[in-house]
Amino acid sequence: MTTLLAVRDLRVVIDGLHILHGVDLDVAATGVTALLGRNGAGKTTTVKAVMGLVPRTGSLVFDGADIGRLPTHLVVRRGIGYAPEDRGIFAGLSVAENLRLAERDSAPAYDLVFELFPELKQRHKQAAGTLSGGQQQMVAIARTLLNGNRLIIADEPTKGLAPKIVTEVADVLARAAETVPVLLVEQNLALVRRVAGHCAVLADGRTAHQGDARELLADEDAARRLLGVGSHRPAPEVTS
Ligand SMILES: Nc1ncnc2c1ncn2[C@@H]1O[C@H](COP(=O)(O)OP(=O)(O)OP(=O)(O)O)[C@@H](O)[C@H]1O
Repeated sequence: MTTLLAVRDLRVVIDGLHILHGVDLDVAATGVTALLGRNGAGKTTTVKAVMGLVPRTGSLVFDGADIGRLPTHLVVRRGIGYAPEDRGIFAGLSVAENLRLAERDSAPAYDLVFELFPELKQRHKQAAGTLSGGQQQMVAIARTLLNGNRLIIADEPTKGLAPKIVTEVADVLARAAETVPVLLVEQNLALVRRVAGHCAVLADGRTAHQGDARELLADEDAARRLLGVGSHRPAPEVTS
C-alpha cells in the first residue's frame, strides 16, 4: 500500500486531559481508508488534530511534507478537504452560497459536484438549513470536492441518516474515492466493508489495529474485540 498521509505517535491534550496517547495511522494514496473505533475512542479528535483544529504533537507527513505544525488554513491549502461531523453548513445561506464560500481554486469543479449530487443543482437556491440531513451532508461533501483536494476527510457522514440516504452517501463516497483518496470515520460497518480498503481501529486514544478492512470485518472475534459489535449486517447497496 502506498501511504499518502502517515500519522505517527499523535498525541492530544485538551484542558489537561490526555485524549490521544499515540495514534499511528496510514492513509492509503488510493480509495477509502476507514478510521474505526467505539464511541469515545478518539476518531474525531484524530481528524481534528490532522486538520490542526486541536493542539497536537507527533508526526504528520502528508505526501512527503511535514504538516504537523501547520495551522488549519495551511493544512487546507495543502489539499486536505474536511467534512466535519456536524457538517458545518451555514443554515441561513442557500446551497449555492454555501458552495461558493468553499471555493478555493480558480476553476472550482462544479461539473463533478453536480454530476455526483444532481439534487444540489436542483436545490441551489434553497436555504441550506431547510435541507434534510442527507442533503446537508451532500453539501458538506460537495464542498470538499469543489477544490482540487488531494485527500478528503469525512467524519461520520452517515450518522443519523435513513438507510436509503446512507446508501446514497456511500455511493458518492465510493465514486469520489475513484479520483480522490478518502479518510472515512464511520460506525456503519456494512458501509465500511463495502467501500473501504485499509482501516485503522482506535481504542482509548491509541491505535489498536491497522490492516485490511474486509479481513478485519470478516473476522467475527477480532471485530467484536476491537469494535464491540458483530460485523455481519446486510451491506448497503453501492450502485456505482
Ligand atoms: N474538547 C474536549 N474536551 C474534553 N474532552 C474531550 C474533548 N474532545 C473530546 N473529548 C473526549 O475525548 C474522547 C475522544 O473523543 P472523540 O470525539 O475523539 O471520540 P470518537 O471516537 O470520535 O467518538 P464518537 O464515535 O462518539 O464520535 C472522549 O472521551 C471525549 O469525551
